[in-house]
Amino acid sequence: MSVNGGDVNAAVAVRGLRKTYGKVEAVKGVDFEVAPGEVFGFLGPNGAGKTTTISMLCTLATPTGGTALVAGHDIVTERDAVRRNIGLVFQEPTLDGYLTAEQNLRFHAELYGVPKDLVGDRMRQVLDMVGLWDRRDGKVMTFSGGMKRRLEIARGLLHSPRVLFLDEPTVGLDPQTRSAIWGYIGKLRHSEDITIFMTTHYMDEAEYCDRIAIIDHGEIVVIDSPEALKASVGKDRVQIQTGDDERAMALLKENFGVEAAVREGQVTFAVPSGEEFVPRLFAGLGVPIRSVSVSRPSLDDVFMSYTGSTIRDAESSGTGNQWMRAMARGR
Ligand SMILES: Nc1ncnc2c1ncn2[C@@H]1O[C@H](COP(=O)(O)OP(=O)(O)OP(=O)(O)O)[C@@H](O)[C@H]1O
Repeated sequence: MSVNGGDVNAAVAVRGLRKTYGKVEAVKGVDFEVAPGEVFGFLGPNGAGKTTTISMLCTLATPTGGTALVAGHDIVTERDAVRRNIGLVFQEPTLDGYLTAEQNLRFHAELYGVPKDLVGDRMRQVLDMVGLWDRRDGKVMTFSGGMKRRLEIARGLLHSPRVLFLDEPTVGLDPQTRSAIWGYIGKLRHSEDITIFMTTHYMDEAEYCDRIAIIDHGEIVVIDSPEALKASVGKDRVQIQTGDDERAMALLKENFGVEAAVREGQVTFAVPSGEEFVPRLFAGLGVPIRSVSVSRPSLDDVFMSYTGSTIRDAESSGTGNQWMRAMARGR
């Protein structure tokens, strides 16, 4: 069934969604659908339009154009229904530091009209899930950044939303806490009947998603599963250490027609089949090679391949290097 061009059975259905701030086109008309139960990620550099999109879907920002249904409800004409059906965890913490973890959750339960006789059990369930049941009487101001984020996730789940929106759920956290948060999200998908929509600019985290949309400059560049995206790059990354990098790069171009660049202190390039290329390389480069490594495409390579720059470069300068652009052209 279709309403306003969106599938009401989808957890999230978006058509031509746009948002401009003055002259800035933050989101330039995006289309996508998220199936019930899916973990769907928006992957893109800072400023790509991720927060703007998620804000519109959560009814916190009004679209300039297009439509979207969340849990079957229109984000503009049925805002209250959308809000009742979603949980939010945003980058900026919105917990009350003077209240305990439990008080924060009780306040939220009241706001969302969770029946009083259900609150206790549900609270235990969500606090257990994020490992904070024992700390429920602690004031939130005494919690670490990671504990606060975990509590925010518990709060986002308290009213049993159909869709949980997480905007950069692990930003600013140490690697151990980041991996713990992903552990909780992993548990969630098994224990709750829920769809998860999240944004991230961490490649490794995007791997946890069933599907990801790569977003750059307000546009979706590609949507697929991490595996399919990596397979679509079709090129392996080869890194070599040589006695003369400049000469090696010149000879790679001259002898093999391969564009290379120095990355992480090594001459780096992409070829369709690394294992087959390496013996030819040793035989024909003409510069001593001290070490060589071949790796399958990562999501980093996927991002580069579709946008022409690494996420990190996109965040700092907005332009990619020669090798990255060559990879993009090769598509
Ligand atoms: N309230 C606003 N007023 C003006 N411009 C805005 C506003 N919010 C976002 N923008 C602009 O819209 C573009 C997209 O920003 P957005 O925050 O959606 O990106 P993002 O991908 O979420 O990045 P980040 O991870 O840094 O939040 C940026 O150019 C940003 O400067």
